Amino acid sequence: MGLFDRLFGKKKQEETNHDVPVSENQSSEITEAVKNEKENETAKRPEVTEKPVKVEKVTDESVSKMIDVKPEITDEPVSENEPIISEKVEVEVTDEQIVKPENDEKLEKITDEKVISETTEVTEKKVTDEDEEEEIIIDIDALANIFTQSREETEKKYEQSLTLTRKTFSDGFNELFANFRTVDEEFFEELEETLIMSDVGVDLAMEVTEELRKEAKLVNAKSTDDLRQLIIEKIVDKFDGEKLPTKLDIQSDGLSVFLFVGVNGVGKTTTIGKLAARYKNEGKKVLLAAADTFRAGAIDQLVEWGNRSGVEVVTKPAGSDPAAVVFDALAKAKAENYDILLVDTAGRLQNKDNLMKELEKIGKVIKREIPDAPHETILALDATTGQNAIQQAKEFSAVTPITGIALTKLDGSAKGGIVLSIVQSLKIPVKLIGLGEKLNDLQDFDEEFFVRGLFKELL
Ligand SMILES: Nc1nc2c(ncn2[C@@H]2O[C@H](COP(=O)(O)OP(=O)(O)OP(=O)(O)O)[C@@H](O)[C@H]2O)c(=O)[nH]1
Repeated sequence: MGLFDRLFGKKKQEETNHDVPVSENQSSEITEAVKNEKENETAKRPEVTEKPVKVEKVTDESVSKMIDVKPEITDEPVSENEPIISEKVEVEVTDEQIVKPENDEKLEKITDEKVISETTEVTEKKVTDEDEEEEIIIDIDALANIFTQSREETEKKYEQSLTLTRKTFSDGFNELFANFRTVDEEFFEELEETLIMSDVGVDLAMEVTEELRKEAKLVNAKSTDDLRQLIIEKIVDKFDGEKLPTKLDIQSDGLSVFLFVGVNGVGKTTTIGKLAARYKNEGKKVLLAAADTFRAGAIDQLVEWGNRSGVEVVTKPAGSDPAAVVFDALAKAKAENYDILLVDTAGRLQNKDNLMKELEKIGKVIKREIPDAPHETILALDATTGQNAIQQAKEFSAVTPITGIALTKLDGSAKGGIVLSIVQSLKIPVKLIGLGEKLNDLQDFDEEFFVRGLFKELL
């Protein structure tokens, strides 16, 4: 059973007589006729032709622009609203390079032996006695409570966060159906436009419209209402049809290394911080690597997240070689049997070549230590930027293979339709979504919750 039927199949029948002015008979006639047509005339099956897509030419200049998408991001660490851990948390980031959450039974006590070796420079930096005196108290119970969430609560969160995107779809479709009653070419042109405006992507919009054109002819559909359900059904089933893996590739045995890439301000560091807290709460030993050495503020911000989540962060001063930070982090992770290493990288190098070189170097360092790592290369994208995010995904995919997307700020976006576009046209799975700034607002991507949250008002 397809995703659409699983989610809306029953509802489709129940509501036919109420909300949806679609004739049940006509609707099933359409489906039946299409089925027959497909069975009987496979050879003549309407082919979905590849349409030329308007893709902007990508130049180094455009990468630089991309890289500067949000230069206004400040060095401010994290929102004050963050209700994280507890008031007992006392944090001071010193010049020393490792931040050690201490005095919680479940956390590791830091000793002088726990040192990060400088790779090439070989200047060992020890945690001083002074550091050991600093009290960083993580309220593990509070952390656990934050992550205890039922499926109903999660679905509600999706629903709330998709309010603006849902409105984009509802407004667009309602206007379309109000303006067009008969199925003619003008309706299809407008439908394509509506889908594009809903950020589902040009490819998907064209495919859906083209298929509907053929099917409408086939069943001799007269009223646009006859096609209403079919449109959503097509979008959902195409999305579902990709069958991309949405779960993060955590190794059952040994260290899992996740590399995070993305332009500044999209929510990379926040995503890493939230994920670290989640894994920590699951009892995993988590290490962060601040390989975004481009800006001191970025390092501090990751350190701050490390404090909040009670996990250690490997850093070097701003301007250091990011690959050296990764090397240190890997050495530490292996020597001390960590389960998860999350690596923050910079996405704002001057041009694509530099970005590629840096990521290549980091990749080499990782592979030398763990040949099958990184197990994930996650691209963080800001959902509020709509098609710009798609462009960024194309750019980064050209630089390094992306295994998953972390789509942030979906809660404040009216352009959540880009999830469909990312999956359908880029064939990259969305694995994480950000539904707010709080620690537990990072969710694994659940396509059922997402699709229901998007279309429930339209069916
Ligand atoms: N509403 C909302 N805000 C978010 C979400 N994720 C991140 N943010 C906010 O987005 C802002 C930027 O996030 P960062 O994590 O600093 O972004 P970054 O990509 O690491 O940026 P640099 O450190 O400059 O590279 C912060 O104010 C976050 O609180 C989300 O899912 N929803």
